[in-house]
Amino acid sequence: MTVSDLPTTFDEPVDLAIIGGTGLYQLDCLKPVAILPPMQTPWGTTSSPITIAIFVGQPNDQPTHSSSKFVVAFISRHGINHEYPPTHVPFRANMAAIKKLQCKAVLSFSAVGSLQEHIKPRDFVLPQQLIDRTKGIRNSSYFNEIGLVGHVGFGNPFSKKFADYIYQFKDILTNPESNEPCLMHYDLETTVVCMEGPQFSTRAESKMYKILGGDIINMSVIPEAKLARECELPYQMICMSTDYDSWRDHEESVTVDAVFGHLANNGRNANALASKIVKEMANEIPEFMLNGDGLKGSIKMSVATKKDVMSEETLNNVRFLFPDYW
Ligand SMILES: CSC[C@H]1O[C@H](OP(=O)(O)O)[C@H](O)[C@@H]1O
Ligand SMILES: Nc1ncnc2[nH]cnc12
Repeated sequence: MTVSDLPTTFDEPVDLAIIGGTGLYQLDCLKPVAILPPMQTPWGTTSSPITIAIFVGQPNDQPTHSSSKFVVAFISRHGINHEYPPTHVPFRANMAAIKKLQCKAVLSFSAVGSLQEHIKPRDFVLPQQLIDRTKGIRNSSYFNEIGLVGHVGFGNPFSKKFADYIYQFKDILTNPESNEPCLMHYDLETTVVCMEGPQFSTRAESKMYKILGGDIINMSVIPEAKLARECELPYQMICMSTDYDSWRDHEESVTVDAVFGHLANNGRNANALASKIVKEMANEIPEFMLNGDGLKGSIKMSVATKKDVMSEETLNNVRFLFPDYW
């Protein structure tokens, strides 16, 4: 069966959503069972078709009986041909589609620049904090309009339980072309800066982000992390370092060539890591996915607007995300 022969609908709940970023447009450990056309949502259409897949593993993996039931949805953040620049990614549509498919968590991949010497290109990072340096021109909320007001907690923007889960597989990363091992960096202070782009930072900005406490920088964690929180979904980004941004005075500042130079190795490691994660989840769904990581019910409490004054359209929109709350 070719990909084009696959069904275009899928009616069962999905377990995990994976968002692929720059250089990561598919995962080899997953066998597609359906390709949903770009999904229309009240917030526009998703950036890519959604591949519904089951775990098949990599050549050395032993399939387990239960693995066949673990279902993953894969979305390509910038589109399958990288059409959407960071500012124009339909982030709200992407996350709404993930919610509609009843995913229990979101695993997101991103290519990032490093703001710290010890985070080398090809290292992976699990940030736990972020600094928003986007310009307020992205739609970053489902609950920010006249007639629908909500304020969600965002003090801890990532899922620590999810990061702990991923970190157990840190030794899977390899760097065959070099003697330098690829490391996975993770602690509670590790901070990603999100800039607007599409141009990279100036040297002065890059140095400022270091002073502010940034460890890595990208253009996509905002509003993705905010929207996952508004959908009550545990969210963790796996950041894959590609360059030293522009703060090293005696080095060339970041260029897209530098970024692309490391994408192949990062893509291989992303595949190996995702394969481990999905295989382990398929054997036993982790507790944070079953219990919602403390987020269940948070949105009902966070929306201040009374149901009686919500318009029909607003009610339809919020019910797209939360059919049971209003
Ligand atoms: C091509 S380098 C800049 C680009 O790479 C990252 O994309 P993603 O997060 O989707 O992997 C970064 O956020 C920028 O959008
Ligand atoms: N230096 C950088 N700045 C912003 N986004 C990036 N993605 C990869 N490298 C980056």
